[in-house]
Amino acid sequence: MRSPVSDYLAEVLEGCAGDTSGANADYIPELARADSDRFAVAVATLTGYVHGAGDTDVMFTMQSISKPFVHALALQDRGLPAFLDKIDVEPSGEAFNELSLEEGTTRPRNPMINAGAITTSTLVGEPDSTLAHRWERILGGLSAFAGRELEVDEAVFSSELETAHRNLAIAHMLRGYDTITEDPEAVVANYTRQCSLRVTTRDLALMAATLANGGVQPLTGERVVDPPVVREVLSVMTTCGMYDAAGDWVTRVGIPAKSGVAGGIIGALPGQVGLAVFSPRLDEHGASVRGVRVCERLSQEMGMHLMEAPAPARSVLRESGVREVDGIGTAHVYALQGMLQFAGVEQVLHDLTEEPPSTPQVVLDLSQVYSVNSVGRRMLREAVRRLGLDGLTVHVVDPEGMLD
Ligand SMILES: NC(=O)CC[C@H](N)C(=O)O
Repeated sequence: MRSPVSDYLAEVLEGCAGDTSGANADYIPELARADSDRFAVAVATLTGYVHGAGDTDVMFTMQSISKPFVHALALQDRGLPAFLDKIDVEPSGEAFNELSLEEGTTRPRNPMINAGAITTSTLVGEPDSTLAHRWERILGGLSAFAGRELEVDEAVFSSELETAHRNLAIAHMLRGYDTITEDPEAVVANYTRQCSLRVTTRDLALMAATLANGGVQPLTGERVVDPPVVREVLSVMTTCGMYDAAGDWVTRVGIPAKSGVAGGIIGALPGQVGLAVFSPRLDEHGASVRGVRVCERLSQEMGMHLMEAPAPARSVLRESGVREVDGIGTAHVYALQGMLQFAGVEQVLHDLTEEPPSTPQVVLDLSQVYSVNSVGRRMLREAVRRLGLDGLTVHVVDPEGMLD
């Protein structure tokens, strides 16, 4: 069978191809020269399979899509409190290249706007690392997210550095407030280098999938960053990733995302997929016009909006009743199923409180449970303990060690 997913993606591209509004970024001469008609979409699963349509293997530069990944590396290397000392996590509602700091402090408003991202690039590695080492860490870290060695597009890098007046102004402002302590020009060079890393739409989908997968690269199996780092990064992408269009994006698309001025956009849907689109013409917020359209369609048609919660799980209580159990005798059997989180386990605990087991022997059968989160586990353990205090004998059937 031919997978319908890639055919569907081709259909989405075709449907959005006609929109030729917007324009290539022109403040970076090399980007102005890029082929505006390129168009690609890729969806990477958490098992590492990439569905794609269009120019999925054409190279372009990451630009601001590098920001969430460098943010992740900085959090991994320094921890959240040290990071928050330097950079806030509030949406700025401003353009990405605004020369601004949070009112009354010396912190950039978030790590997705340039002021925050330039500062973030100085938080990668050890506090006393040289800028050269920081760059090695950025290159190695972003390559680990992609699952292959990335390279800098030297033409874009020098073109952008020659015209980086605004980013230099931002860096000098940051240096003036001691938010960064290194040479502002060298810091901007590192930041510009990270923006100039060459990727394909396919690479970006896999990088996004690494975030969707809790920090483990789906193809290489490497743990690139820890789950709490991913949670922080995806939260900031949700609120700040699309700059001054973030609110519009969250309501219409509802996928943690990041745009770049070369025309790429990534989206990471936790626990499901990583996606990426590429089309160089940009809207007034610096996001790809057709890229935004594709994301809107995917979100709507593939039910990917974060706030579109799955239908309430069927009861996690598969069976509750008294019967003969081998080796135990007459017992009240509670058989649970599926995925156990707060709401599901609460139902079971509620039943146990309202209608206590009708025999002194109780069997809690978890053999059909395939996952339990930490609150679900704690609640169930506590239930077992309390049933014991009530004088009941509880036999837990837990072949997969869900309660361990
Ligand atoms: N939004 C972007 O992609 C901006 C990135 C670009 N390198 C800049 O700093 O201006």
